[in-house]
Amino acid sequence: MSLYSTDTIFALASAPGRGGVQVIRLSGPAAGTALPALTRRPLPPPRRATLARLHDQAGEVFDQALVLWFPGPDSFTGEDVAELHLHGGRAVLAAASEALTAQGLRVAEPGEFSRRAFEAGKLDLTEAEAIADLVDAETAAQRRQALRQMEGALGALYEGWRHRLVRALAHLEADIDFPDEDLPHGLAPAVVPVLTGLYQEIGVHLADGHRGERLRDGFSIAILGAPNAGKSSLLNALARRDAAIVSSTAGTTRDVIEVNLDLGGFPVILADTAGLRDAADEIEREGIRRALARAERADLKLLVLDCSTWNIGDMAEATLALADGDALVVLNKRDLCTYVPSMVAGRTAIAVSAATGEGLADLLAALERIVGDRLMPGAAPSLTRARHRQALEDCRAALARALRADLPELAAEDVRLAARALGRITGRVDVEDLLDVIFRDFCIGK
Ligand SMILES: Nc1nc2c(ncn2[C@@H]2O[C@H](COP(=O)(O)OP(=O)(O)OP(=O)(O)O)[C@@H](O)[C@H]2O)c(=O)[nH]1
Ligand SMILES: [K+]
Ligand SMILES: [Mg+2]
Repeated sequence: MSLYSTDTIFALASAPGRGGVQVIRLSGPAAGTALPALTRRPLPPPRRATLARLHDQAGEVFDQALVLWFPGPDSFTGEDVAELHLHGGRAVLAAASEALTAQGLRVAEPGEFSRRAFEAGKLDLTEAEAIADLVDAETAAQRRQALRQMEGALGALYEGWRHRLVRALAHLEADIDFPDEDLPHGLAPAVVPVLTGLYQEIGVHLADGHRGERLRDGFSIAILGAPNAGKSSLLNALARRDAAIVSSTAGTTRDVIEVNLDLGGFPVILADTAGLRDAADEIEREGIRRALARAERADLKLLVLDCSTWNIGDMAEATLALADGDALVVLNKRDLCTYVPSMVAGRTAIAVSAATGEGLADLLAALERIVGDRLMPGAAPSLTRARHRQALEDCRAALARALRADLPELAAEDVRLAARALGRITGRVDVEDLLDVIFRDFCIGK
């Protein structure tokens, strides 16, 4: 049972502020009386936009609006739902809100509409999470991933796996109840390939380089290098705005400065950091500590060298010491150098000038290629949250235990745990404790 099922809730479904049209959504048993009370007319035909004058408690008309009526269970929440498409001004919204409150409706909690939809079985949890992701999507690739998940691709994958486990469990239980004395102890032969197959499939799904999670959260790139290499200048040039202070004083940047970029539809968080050197100043040393910490957790390091000093040992040393598989060398200040090498420390170097813009298109193209390779969704839907990853790891651990078990009773218990771990992702089993956490991150009106 829903905690709220007797309440009728309402909320602004559109963004707050002034606008041409604002939508207020109502859901719950009183929606079907609240709407006629506002319009002073019978309910309109279901799912048909109808123009109506809206009245407050005192009978004063406060707006002329489009109203829609979605009787349950064929509505978003499964309950009776109504929508008011109002003129989007503060006074109109305030009047509507007062009129609804006066009728005993209450303002919805964040995510409460989606939670009701989940509790009515209209959505599984992955679909509900995808609604939040779709609303938050800032790039095309994020939007596509969210839509695919919202349409049920991810939930269907996990439910398919869970059904296979439930069937295997039925086999195991039949064996326990009606043992075949001729068979050796251990798992029924029909069950082993199902468990090993799933163990492997889930392993492949998990080893996706965190594609879906990165696509959702943004791919993180850290700009690193010696003081005055032009890191902040490069950040500003790539972001096309003055996000970071640039000056000829070495040690200008201390805090990590982030900008969001859309690289070919993929979301990137680009971070400028303090120049790396043996600093005497305490604040600068803290800045360098933060730079190195950011380097550690970045998905890609952009190692920026000044093209006139790239081969002077201690200028480049600290920077190149950070080079690993995930690093790209950039030689900046191309405009000041007559010669720029194409390789540095065995890596291809991209020559740019943050000042003139030369080479930035090449750098952006290289970044787009790297980010695209790392985030491009595969044929199967990607898992998008640490929550999914944890449950899949639990499932896999339980499968491994089941395969090692030497009594069918023990194997059955682990298969049951494995199926339950999958069920937690879609919300098919005991998830009450999870719901608050998941729906809390939604905004009001969803
Ligand atoms: N000619 C030329 N000057 C540049 C270029 N990029 C940066 N500069 C100059 O180099 C100096 C240092 O630039 P910043 O962007 O502050 O360098 P930084 O690496 O962020 O320096 P710190 O924050 O101190 O570590 C400034 O005077 C910039 O104007 C470039 O491509 N060409
Ligand atoms: K500087
Ligand atoms: Mg700087």
